[in-house]
Amino acid sequence: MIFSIPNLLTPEELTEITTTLAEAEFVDGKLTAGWHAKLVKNNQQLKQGTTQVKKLKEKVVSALNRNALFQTAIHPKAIHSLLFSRYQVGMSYDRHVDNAFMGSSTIYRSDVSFTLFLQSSATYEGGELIIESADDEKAYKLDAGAAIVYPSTTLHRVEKVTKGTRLVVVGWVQSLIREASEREILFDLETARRSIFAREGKTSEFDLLSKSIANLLRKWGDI
Ligand SMILES: O=C(O)CCC(=O)C(=O)O
Ligand SMILES: [Fe+2]
Repeated sequence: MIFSIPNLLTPEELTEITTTLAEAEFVDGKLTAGWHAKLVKNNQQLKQGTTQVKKLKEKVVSALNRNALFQTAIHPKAIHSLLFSRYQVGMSYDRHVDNAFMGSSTIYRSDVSFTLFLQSSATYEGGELIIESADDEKAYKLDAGAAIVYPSTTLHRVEKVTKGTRLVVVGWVQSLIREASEREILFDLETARRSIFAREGKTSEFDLLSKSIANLLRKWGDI
């Protein structure tokens, strides 16, 4: 399931992050790419390791943690490996799949990828995130503060920026439910359960759906 989250960040958070980034030091994006992604990754990313960067990452993680859609659809176990990426004119990230395992002292699995857009789409040209499916591909370029969330299993790319600057946060999630198809079933059941509850309260159908959801979480949960 691919979905977008409009207004993941508040306007104040967005301003705070972009103001900090305007002054910050960026380095070559190849530093964090796997050996084959290095061949196609041509962008810049915020230098890691400072307390300032840690604070920025915490802001993004807490925005994801308070977002009901993200929580219900993804069941995050760990939100990890966040990068602040910048693409200037001529930069792109060609077709690749994300590494399955990330991190050094702690190893995380990437089940879900996300891109949080920090720049209004009107301020730059190109820079669409293209996600491939079996017989099609789709382009995503969202408003500032919005995020696109997609399975890490896909081939995807970022088109060359031809004008202006593309600024995004990318990150990955290890989910408590590792299969995308199982996450989708749970999301649909949860949506149905909530709408039954809103309409009719705690009926016996609601109880049966609650039982099924809890038992599927036990069955599929990877804790
Ligand atoms: O910038 C994006 O939208 C995605 C970048 C990407 O694919 C990656 O960092 O692995
Ligand atoms: Fe990627």
